[in-house]
Amino acid sequence: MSLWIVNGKVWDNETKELQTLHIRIENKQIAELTAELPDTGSAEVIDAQGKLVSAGLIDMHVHLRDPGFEYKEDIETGTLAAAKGGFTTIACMPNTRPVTDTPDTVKYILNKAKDKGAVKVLPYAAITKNELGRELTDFAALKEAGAIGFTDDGVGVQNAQMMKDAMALAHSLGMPIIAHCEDDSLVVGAAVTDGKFARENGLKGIPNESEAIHVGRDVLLAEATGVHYHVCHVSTEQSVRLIRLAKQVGIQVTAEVCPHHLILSDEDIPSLDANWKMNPPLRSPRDVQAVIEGIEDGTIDIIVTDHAPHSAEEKARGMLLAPFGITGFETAFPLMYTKFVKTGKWSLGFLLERMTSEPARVFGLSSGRLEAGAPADLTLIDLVNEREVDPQSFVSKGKNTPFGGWKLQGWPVLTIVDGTVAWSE
Ligand SMILES: NC(=O)N[C@@H](CC(=O)O)C(=O)O
Ligand SMILES: [Zn+2]
Repeated sequence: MSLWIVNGKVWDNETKELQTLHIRIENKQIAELTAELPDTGSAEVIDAQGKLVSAGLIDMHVHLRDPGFEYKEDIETGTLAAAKGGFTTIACMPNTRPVTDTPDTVKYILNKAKDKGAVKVLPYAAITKNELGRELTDFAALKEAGAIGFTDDGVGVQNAQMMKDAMALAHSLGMPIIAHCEDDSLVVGAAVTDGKFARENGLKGIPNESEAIHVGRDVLLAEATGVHYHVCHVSTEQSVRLIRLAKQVGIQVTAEVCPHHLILSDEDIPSLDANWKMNPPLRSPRDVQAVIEGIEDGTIDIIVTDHAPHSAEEKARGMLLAPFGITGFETAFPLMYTKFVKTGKWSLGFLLERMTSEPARVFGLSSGRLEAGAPADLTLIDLVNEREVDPQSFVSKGKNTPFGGWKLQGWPVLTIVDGTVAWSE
């Protein structure tokens, strides 16, 4: 059974323009891209009507909350929200309950994603048992079960020797270490960054060094062990500086940044509303500028959402008591498109690369490219119509976003995974 997507606009990296192309999908793969309007015969046809057709978006940092916190999100709702946001592949974090630290839990996620998931799910496994930082998990068995990398995301690995041992072991298995960088001794009970908002509200702040000190430690450990070391949700100027330096001397480090850290600073926080609380926190305008420069010069490789759904009841506990995290799937592309492409700062191609081919390169995935032979994972995006963000209309169980009411362009309207429609308006 073949499927044609006709009249789509595809970004052409040679001419740096959109070009009308017709795409044939066969056996879950992209079979052909052609500028000539084809004779589609008996094939199924989707008319893109001039919408952007991109390789499916890839999100390498998400929380699906399944198993254990299904009241926040589950694999079914989370993957559908991802599909609605234009994502076709997502990598989920192991801070579940139980923590994803055994082959059984990895297999549970893979099986449920296969049965009920709208998009491709790649599970990470924990570095340490229960993410407690005391004892390494069984990396070889977790890899065998299907884990794609190791991380204690949600918390930093506090002990340097533990991290070094983890890196050496991961390296021996050809696996990456993905690090949530946070030194607990420098944080102690703060909810927002150490800056203007904290001062004005008499709050304790999370200092930039609590993140950067782990980045600095870990690039040295990565150099010593040779592992592929990936830094999660970079938020500070100091981290960008350290990653830039590490790349300059040839250390195998990659990094990610979230839309909220590229768009919002602590000075934008309107009140003690916990929809503005996430970890790492919104930093100063100077840090925002530094992470933008970091992605522009290649220091930071990819954009991820850090989709972190929580219940309304949990977020209603207020800035100090609510859990950290905001939802990301259903706003990420429109936010990035409106703020960076519509304003002329970036080309559309630059943004698409950071959400498709670059994550594929960093993590060795076969998707992320619109070319014959690639998996038929595609996203159709309406670049014209403006819409307002309405959290209550999210497919995700998590409505916790600071972007409610924002008027944005660049809305995904149809998502295809392995040649099958995973989401359509
Ligand atoms: N980012 C967050 O604010 N929260 C994440 C944990 C994490 O990604 O560190 C969560 O699991 O809720
Ligand atoms: Zn994290």
